[in-house]
Amino acid sequence: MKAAGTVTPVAAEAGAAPVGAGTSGSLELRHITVRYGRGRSAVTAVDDVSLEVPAGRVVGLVGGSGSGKSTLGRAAVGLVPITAGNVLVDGVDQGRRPGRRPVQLVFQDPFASLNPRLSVGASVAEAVPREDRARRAEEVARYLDLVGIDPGMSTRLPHALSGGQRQRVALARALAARPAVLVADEVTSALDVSVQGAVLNLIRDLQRELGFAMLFITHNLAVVRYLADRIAVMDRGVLVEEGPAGQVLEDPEHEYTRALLSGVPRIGEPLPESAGAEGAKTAGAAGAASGTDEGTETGNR
Ligand SMILES: Nc1ncnc2c1ncn2[C@@H]1O[C@H](COP(=O)(O)OP(=O)(O)OP(=O)(O)O)[C@@H](O)[C@H]1O
Repeated sequence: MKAAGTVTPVAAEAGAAPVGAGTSGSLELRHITVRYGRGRSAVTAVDDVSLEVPAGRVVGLVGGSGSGKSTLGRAAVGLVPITAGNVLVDGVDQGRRPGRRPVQLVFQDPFASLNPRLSVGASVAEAVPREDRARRAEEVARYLDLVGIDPGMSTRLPHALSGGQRQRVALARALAARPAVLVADEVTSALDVSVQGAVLNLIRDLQRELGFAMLFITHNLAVVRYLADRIAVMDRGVLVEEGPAGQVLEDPEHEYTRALLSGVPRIGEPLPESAGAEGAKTAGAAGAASGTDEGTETGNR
């Protein structure tokens, strides 16, 4: 049995290229604006946001519901057209049109990342870069193993897995593409509280082991406290604050950040559900999950 969140040192296996080799990169979002719709019904979801995720670092992106976090993440990945601004990966401009980028997104709902008709193994295999296709089966097994899924489960369809297992497979698929940067959008929100901590631990351990840069989107401040080196705060499409995690959490500059942290809603404006007590619960779950046996959830160890 393997402890939850333990990263198998597959990189050290004889003859195998290190998993994640060449995956560390930086993401720079420059003056990004994203508008949905046209004319009077147009919504400016992201308004002139500049944000950097340095190589090997985790930036937590927080903010209330509708503040534009997901839109910014999707813009980074190339899933929504950018109205203005530039996305740079390792200094290379990715252009404004949607399309494939060296940035992978893991969604809140793992079903959104996985084709329901494709087996787990086929889903991961699809993401393996062309140059590694000859060793595809081996790559699939390595990445599944890395996220704590028995490669023997690779013939199963997503619906035959638990929510936590599906999210692990979605993560394996994202990592198998060897992205320079990973964007994780509310990856634990759809999971049962009992497995949220284990998945967070896994993500944290993988990030430390493989060193990829990550934009971690969440409305849960306790989660960013646990994972992020830096924290960026969005309110109504605008980036209101960005800085080292400790500083933003302990000594926030912006009134909105202070409101998020205190859990006190501003007049006429609801706060994200988990800024207060629920956030602390999740942090507890994350902490409690370290080193615990996750065999029941993964069903394979
Ligand atoms: N496809 C879309 N078409 C039109 N408007 C959209 C679309 N997606 C998002 N929006 C709007 O853009 C704004 C930002 O939404 P977005 O989902 O990016 O925020 P969020 O901070 O991720 O919110 P949540 O935490 O609730 O997911 C909201 O006003 C939302 O209604």
